[in-house]
Amino acid sequence: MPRLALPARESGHDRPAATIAPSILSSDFARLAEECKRMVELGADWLHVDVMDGHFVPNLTLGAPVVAALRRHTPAFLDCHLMVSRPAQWVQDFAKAGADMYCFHLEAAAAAAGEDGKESPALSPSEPHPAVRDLCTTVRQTDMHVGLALKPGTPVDLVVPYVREGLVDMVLIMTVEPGFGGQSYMPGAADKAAVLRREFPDFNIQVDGGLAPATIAHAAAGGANVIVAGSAVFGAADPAAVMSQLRGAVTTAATSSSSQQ
Ligand SMILES: O=C(CO)[C@H](O)[C@H](O)COP(=O)(O)O
Ligand SMILES: [Fe+2]
Repeated sequence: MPRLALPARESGHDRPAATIAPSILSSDFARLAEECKRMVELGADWLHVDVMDGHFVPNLTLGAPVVAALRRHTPAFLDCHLMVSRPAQWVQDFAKAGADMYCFHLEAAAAAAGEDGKESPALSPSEPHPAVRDLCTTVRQTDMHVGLALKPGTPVDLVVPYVREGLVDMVLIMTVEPGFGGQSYMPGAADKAAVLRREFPDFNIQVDGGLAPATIAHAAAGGANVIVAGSAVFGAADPAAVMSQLRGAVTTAATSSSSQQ
């Protein structure tokens, strides 16, 4: 049973509540606990933790020991984004560390299933891949929520079977190529949120990469409700104002779109 609940849909809105998740990738790693506490005090709902293994993406960041250390300093929702080639390998470590969301990449989970010459079917829009389904089930058996992430080039219809079958709690639509903070927002990738939002009004849809006051209106119009922002928040003179702008754009889009239905 997860420690903290996910945002739910409010009356008069077309999606679950706006949730702002600063990415600690852009924080001062030498002062991580302090930076996390500061963000929560300034209005962050979740803390987004980017885990990179130097293989699935060309960058190396942190792992479960850092999440465990952070957990001792904050009760905040730790939203872990696993950019790793073997997501099945780290589930128990992150659960023990106190992660709240284990969001792994669909592409990585399917590719890992085909390693060492094993039979692995192609990803399909009509039914879950057996290895990805098993991984979702394994994560569900821990205290963590299950998230499924998509790179910009992965078609959105490939995640639909997992949402339809209730295997996942959130989909993360990457709006930059995973690997680095501070990149430019890809509107074409964000358009995938609208496809999911039409079919799943109560579902949590996260966007990650290049989100800022200048790009949030587009992502919010598409139906995203969980907003990751690293450089725009940590690099701001007034991070609270930026988080409030991001939240306001999602809430406005959620209200206006529901009033048009
Ligand atoms: O997953 C990520 C990169 O792979 C980060 O969460 C993302 O890039 C956030 O940083 P920014 O808001 O600066 O783009
Ligand atoms: Fe991320």
